[in-house]
Amino acid sequence: MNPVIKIEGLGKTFNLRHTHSLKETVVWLFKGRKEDLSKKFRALDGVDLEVREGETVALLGFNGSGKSTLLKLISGVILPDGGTVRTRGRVAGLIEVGAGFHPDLSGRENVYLNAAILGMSEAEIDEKFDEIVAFSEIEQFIDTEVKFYSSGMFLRLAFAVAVHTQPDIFLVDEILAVGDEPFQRKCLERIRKLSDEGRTLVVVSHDLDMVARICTRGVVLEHGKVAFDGPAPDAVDWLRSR
Ligand SMILES: Nc1ncnc2c1ncn2[C@@H]1O[C@H](COP(=O)(O)OP(=O)(O)OP(=O)(O)O)[C@@H](O)[C@H]1O
Repeated sequence: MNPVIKIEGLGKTFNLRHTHSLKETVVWLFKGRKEDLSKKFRALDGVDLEVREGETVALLGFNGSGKSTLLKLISGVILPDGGTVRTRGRVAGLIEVGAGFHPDLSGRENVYLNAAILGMSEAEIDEKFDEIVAFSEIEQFIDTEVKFYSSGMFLRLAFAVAVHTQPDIFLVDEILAVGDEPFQRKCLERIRKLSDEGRTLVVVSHDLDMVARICTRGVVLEHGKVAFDGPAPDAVDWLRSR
C-alpha cells in the first residue's frame, strides 16, 4: 500500500531567545555581527517516517522530544527548515485547542469557518451542522461568542468539526486531556470508529495505556530523532525501560 504520509530528512530549529539587552546588541554590532545572537534549538533532526493508509500510529517520547512539532509539520501549521513532508488526502485533527477559531465569532460561525478551513463546502457543512453540534453537546452555547467558552467547550466543538470533515488522515495531540471523562470516552470511541473505517491516525499522548489500546504502531522520539519504531506495545515497553 502507498504511504499517505511520507517524511524525509525532516528538520526544525526554533529560536529560543528573541529579546536581548541593549549591551548584548551593542557588543554584537561592534564585533561585526559575527555569531548568531539568538540561541537555537534543534527540535527535530533528520526524521524519516512513512505511514501507510489505515495505520494507527502513536508518537511517543519524553517532554520536549519533538512529538507536537512533528504533528504540526504533518498538519502544515508550521513549516520545516529542512526535509519534506508529503501527505495524501484530507488532513484534519486537533493540535491546539482553539486554533482555527475566531474569538469574536459565535460557535455557529466558527463551525462554518473551521470546517471550511478543513476543506468542507458550505453545502456539506449545512448538511452536517446539526450532527456536529449534537456531538459537541454544547447546543445551548452555540450562539455565544467562543471567547467565553471554557477550554473543554472549545475542545468539544473543535473535535466535533474535525471528525465530521471525514478526514483521511486524523491527527490528535494531547489536548483530549482537557475534556471531561465522558467526553474523552466518546472521542476515543469516535477515533476507533475512524480507524475501523480504514482512516489513518497519528496520535500524540503520554497516556501509554490508552495509545497501546488504540494504536498498532508506536514511534518513539528522542531529542528530535526517531529512536524506536515498532508495534505499539513494544514501543511503550521500550519507553518505560528508559
Ligand atoms: N515555537 C517554539 N519556539 C521555541 N521553541 C519551541 C517552539 N515549539 C517547540 N519548541 C521547543 O522544541 C522542543 C520540542 O517541543 P515539542 O512541543 O515538539 O515537544 P513534545 O515532545 O511534544 O513535548 P511534550 O511532551 O512536553 O508536549 C521543546 O524543547 C520546545 O521547547
